[in-house]
Amino acid sequence: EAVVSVSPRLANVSILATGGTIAGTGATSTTTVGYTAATVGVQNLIKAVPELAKVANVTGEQVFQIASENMSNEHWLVLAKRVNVLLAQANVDGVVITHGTDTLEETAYFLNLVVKSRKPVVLVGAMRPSTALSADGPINLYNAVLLAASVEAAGKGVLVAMNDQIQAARDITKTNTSTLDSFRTPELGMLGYIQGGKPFFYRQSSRRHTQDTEFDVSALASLPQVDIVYGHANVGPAAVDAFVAAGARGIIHAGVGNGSLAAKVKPALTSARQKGVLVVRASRVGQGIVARNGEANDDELDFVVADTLNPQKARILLMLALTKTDSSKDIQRMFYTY
Ligand SMILES: NC(=O)CC[C@H](N)C(=O)O
Repeated sequence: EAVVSVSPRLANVSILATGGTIAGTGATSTTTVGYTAATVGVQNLIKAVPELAKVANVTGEQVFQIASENMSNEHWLVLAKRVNVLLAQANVDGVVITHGTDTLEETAYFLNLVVKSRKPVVLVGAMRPSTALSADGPINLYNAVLLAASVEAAGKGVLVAMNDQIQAARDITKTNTSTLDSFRTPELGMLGYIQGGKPFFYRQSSRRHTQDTEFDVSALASLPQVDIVYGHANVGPAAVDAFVAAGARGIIHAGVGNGSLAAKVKPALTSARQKGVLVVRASRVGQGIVARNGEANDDELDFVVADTLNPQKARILLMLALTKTDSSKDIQRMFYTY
């Protein structure tokens, strides 16, 4: 009979696999573009890193097997509910989620708002497929597991472990289509490093997260429709009008500069708001606060500003906000809280 030896000193970490390049395979070892994402199963991801057994007792679960450009609100609800169930168990100390990098920051921020636990939740991906020379998936997975197994990571909100760095779900963004250092927090700074098998933290977000939010997805089967309108020279009202006609309950305006509204777009957004659609002014710039009553009179228009959230994260907060309230005042409070 096989004797399974499990060290009692090691933390129990559940790895939830969702696909992405970390589970991708290419035709040759030099294939770093044009590979197929989401082909390797979670047990093989774990087998590829035997060193995991030294830092945690890991178990794997294949939740989805998708490229993350196909991540949907429904996937998020399934994932969040599973994470909450696992973290409520006394025999689970932390969760690692393997994920495609394209929308990793969005899933991370969604979970940051709806996971009800202080236990570590760490998202991880890879920029190179598992078959590539110097694939980054194995070391990233190792770092993510040791981070999720650490006491230091508890209570810090949902974290991302990529490229030997620890970053916060709210503030991290993918900044490069293909390089290994793509994940960055340019304006507010990363939280720390993982080195020599240990996490080193230097800062943390002051914004509320996880068990300290007012959001609860346990009874939700869907989320309100919120769409993003992109700002640019020569922009017209067609996108705003189309989203309103398609039933949007909220629109994120990814405006130029400090969230500026083009003269041709402003009437469309004003009329959307009059029809009850929540309008949030964000910026396509990627860094900085969108000033309330700056480039537009938000008080008069009854608009909300996104603070420093990028448009794709503003969409997530607005969807969750709309599950609680229709009040623009209350929603503005949430944008300054989370
Ligand atoms: N590096 C990646 O993970 C990108 C692969 C794929 N587009 C995804 O996001 O899942």
